[in-house]
Amino acid sequence: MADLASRITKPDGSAVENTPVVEASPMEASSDTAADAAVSGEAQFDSADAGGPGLHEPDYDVEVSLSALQENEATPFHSATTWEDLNLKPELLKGLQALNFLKPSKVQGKSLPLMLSDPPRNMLAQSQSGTGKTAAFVTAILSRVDFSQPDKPQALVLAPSRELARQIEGVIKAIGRFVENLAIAPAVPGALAPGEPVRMPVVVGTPGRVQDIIRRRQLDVSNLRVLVLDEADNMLDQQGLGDQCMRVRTMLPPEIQVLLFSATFPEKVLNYAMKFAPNAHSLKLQRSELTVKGISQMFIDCPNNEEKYTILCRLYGLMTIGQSVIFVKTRESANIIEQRMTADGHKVSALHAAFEGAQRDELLAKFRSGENKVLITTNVLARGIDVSSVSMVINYDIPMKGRSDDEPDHETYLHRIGRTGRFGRVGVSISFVSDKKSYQGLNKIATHYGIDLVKLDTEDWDDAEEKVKDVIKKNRAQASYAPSATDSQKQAQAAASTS
Ligand SMILES: Nc1ncnc2c1ncn2[C@@H]1O[C@H](COP(=O)(O)OP(=O)(O)OP(=O)(O)O)[C@@H](O)[C@H]1O
Repeated sequence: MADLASRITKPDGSAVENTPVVEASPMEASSDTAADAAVSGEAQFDSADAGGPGLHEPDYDVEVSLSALQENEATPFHSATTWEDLNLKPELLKGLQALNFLKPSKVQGKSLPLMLSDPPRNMLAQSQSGTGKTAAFVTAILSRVDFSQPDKPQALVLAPSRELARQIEGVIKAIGRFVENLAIAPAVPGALAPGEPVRMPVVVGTPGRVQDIIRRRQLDVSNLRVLVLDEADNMLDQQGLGDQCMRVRTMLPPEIQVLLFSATFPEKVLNYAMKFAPNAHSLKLQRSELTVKGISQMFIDCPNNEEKYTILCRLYGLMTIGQSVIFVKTRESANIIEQRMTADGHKVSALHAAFEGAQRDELLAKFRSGENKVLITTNVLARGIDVSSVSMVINYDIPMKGRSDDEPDHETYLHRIGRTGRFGRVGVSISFVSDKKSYQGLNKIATHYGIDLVKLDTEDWDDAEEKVKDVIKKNRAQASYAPSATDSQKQAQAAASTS
């Protein structure tokens, strides 16, 4: 096995020394996993690569960077086509313009013509985190639905968490704001009146709740023509939400167009995905293309568990320059860290699947608005959540999977760090290792993706702080180049608070 040190470089490119590790600490308890979600019936999900196109240059020019990225064919933000080339309805073009989406990204430019071709064909689309997959499938849905029949449900989107479903609802409202008769049913626990028929043209929800409303005949599926699975690899993973999604699928018209989207499609899910969406057009990425260039991936070697907490608190000042997400393994540790940090005078909040729905909506709304800057969470928020001012992600616990949590969870690592570095922005991820298991886990993840992790030396705290601050400041400076993101976040927030 390759050694972590072989994957670790200093920012100047030189190698760093390997560091000693201590023995594994005892396992922790209840995590928010897809399996939890399936059992409860409620979806709970919840390199220092300086090679980016100018993103890491000291004299970084924020104003030109997004358009420069979109000009550069090598980036996922470039598209050979314009929105106008895609033959979209005028009201959708207006919606995209209003969001200041000047040009399609690569996944948008490539997937839309395929999704809109006639006769409709299934699609599997993979693209890095934060590259605009949501707008791609939302634009396809809004193109396909016949809004002159507004009381017939025609499109169904499934997402693994209530937060992601609400966010997608917000994006549909934002892109579709000029569409007459636009209405969306949020099929998440607590959002729909019990027993009341769902008569909106678009339905967005979590698989458990959607299965429920179909079984209770609240949702008439006979006119559904498009089914989207966001985070499809997670949704089709048979150890998690796969069963629920398959049950929903069997209740839908057999000829429905199926669209599968994710940043990751591991081999073991891919075959199953192709059966779920037969004869699909497919846009795939190589493993080496999966990491987002703008995210500086770092790690800290913590002597033990208690030091992890001390180091976390030392990072608090940096966390609050922008916004930060701290990922931990279990709900219990999220609660404990929140309580300890609060007692130590830091303003943080915890969000996980043990909270009740309305409280989850409120906590995320406060984070989106910037009222809360530091969020401690579990894998429930690892996927899809889009808050462009998140400049730092901390993997307090390295994501693991397998029967006894002994294998690193490569996909979850990628999705977690992808909460920063949205649509060409820069961001930092810092992973904590504190024992043999976490050290080896991170090592395997780095090898898997070919990541050059930068080690932050806590012996020289000023230097470590400078390295992180450098990136975060750039993220803050980029706020001006993604006004659209702010808009769609406000929409998402509005969606969550109105229904
Ligand atoms: N064409 C565009 N021009 C400018 N901004 C865009 C464009 N398309 C999407 N965005 C913005 O990019 C951000 C990321 O988009 P989105 O959430 O769809 O990414 P994603 O690929 O679904 O990410 P993830 O894999 O994390 O789910 C959003 O804030 C969105 O508003």
